[in-house]
Amino acid sequence: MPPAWREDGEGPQTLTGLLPEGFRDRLPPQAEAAAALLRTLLDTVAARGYARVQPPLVEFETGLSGWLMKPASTALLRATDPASGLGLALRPDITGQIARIAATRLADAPRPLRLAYGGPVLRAKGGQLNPAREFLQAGAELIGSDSLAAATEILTMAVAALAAAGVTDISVDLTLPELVATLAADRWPVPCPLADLHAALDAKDAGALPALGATAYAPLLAAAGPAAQALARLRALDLPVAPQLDALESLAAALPGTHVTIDPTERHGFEYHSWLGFSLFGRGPEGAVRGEIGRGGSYAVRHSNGTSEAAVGFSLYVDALVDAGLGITRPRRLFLPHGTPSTTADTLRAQGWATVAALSPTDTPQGCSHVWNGVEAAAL
Ligand SMILES: N[C@@H](Cc1c[nH]c[nH+]1)C(=O)O
Repeated sequence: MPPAWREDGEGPQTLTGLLPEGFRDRLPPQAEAAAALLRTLLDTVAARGYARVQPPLVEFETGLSGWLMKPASTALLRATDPASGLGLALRPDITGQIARIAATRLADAPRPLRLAYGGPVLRAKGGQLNPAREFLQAGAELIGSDSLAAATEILTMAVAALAAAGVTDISVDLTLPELVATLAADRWPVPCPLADLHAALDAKDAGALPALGATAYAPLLAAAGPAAQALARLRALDLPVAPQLDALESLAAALPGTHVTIDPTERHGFEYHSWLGFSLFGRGPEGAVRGEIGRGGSYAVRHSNGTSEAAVGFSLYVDALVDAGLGITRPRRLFLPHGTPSTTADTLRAQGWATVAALSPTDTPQGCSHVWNGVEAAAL
């Protein structure tokens, strides 16, 4: 490897292996696990008619969230385009880009439009629990409807994709991202700014509600829990969202074998979502997947003619699955001793073997599961 040279020609730079905080290399076998899991998740959605699109990693900021009816709040990692001098942003989420595609290049495509995607997203800041700033996102968006049928298709597909990836003990937390704003606008007006009420509820801080003049909201915090119990408590409050509660009940019923909870005021990560939001959790071979594996819900796509279009979708976070030990397979690699004819190697690869050819007579079969003995593949 040639050394890296300083631009002033003074000699090699000091090289370190350091990466910026929140970024990492994936090595074998985790890098292969990530690729395999992405394939499995996208195969599940492809099997249900979702066609893959591939938006760019970088675009103008407006293209990243301007096509969603409500703004997303994620801090953006930015760059300047040396070619044009214009400001660029790295995508923090692919859903906004799908909204752009649906509203522009595929505006005339028949609805409902079913699109799938997989690729990295980047954030300016890591989270408190997880400092990572780069994530591999895989997802699906159904554009043209946010009906119960559409939401059921999306949510059951997300759960099926996780099951196909080997996730066990899958659980779903359902939320109504617009509930608090709906109630504040009508049934339970508050003297404080809506943002303060949201902050108290997001922090599950019932103690802060009296000072905000918002004690009416305390039962919503207390209602959170397993779906049947939460629905009973919410229905007892006689809220003006009976159809949404019925929809949550149907969604829970569409997921037999999945633990479903309802947290009616949860809005964290659901800034652009409308009537429905959901978070997904589960376990891998190395224990519970840390934090959420994925998230989704309903939202609206903005069109340039001023109209909007309902949509529903989900994104899954492949790194969370890899970190929980999913997708790892023991490599089946066949060592070919020095001098093995290349035609033999071709035949073995055609039979499905990954081959590792010795470069010299002293090479050893490191990293291989089998050795070619001239007749057959012998297990190591
Ligand atoms: N992209 C959102 C989830 C989502 C997909 N579609 C709708 N919502 C997220 O990662 O939080």
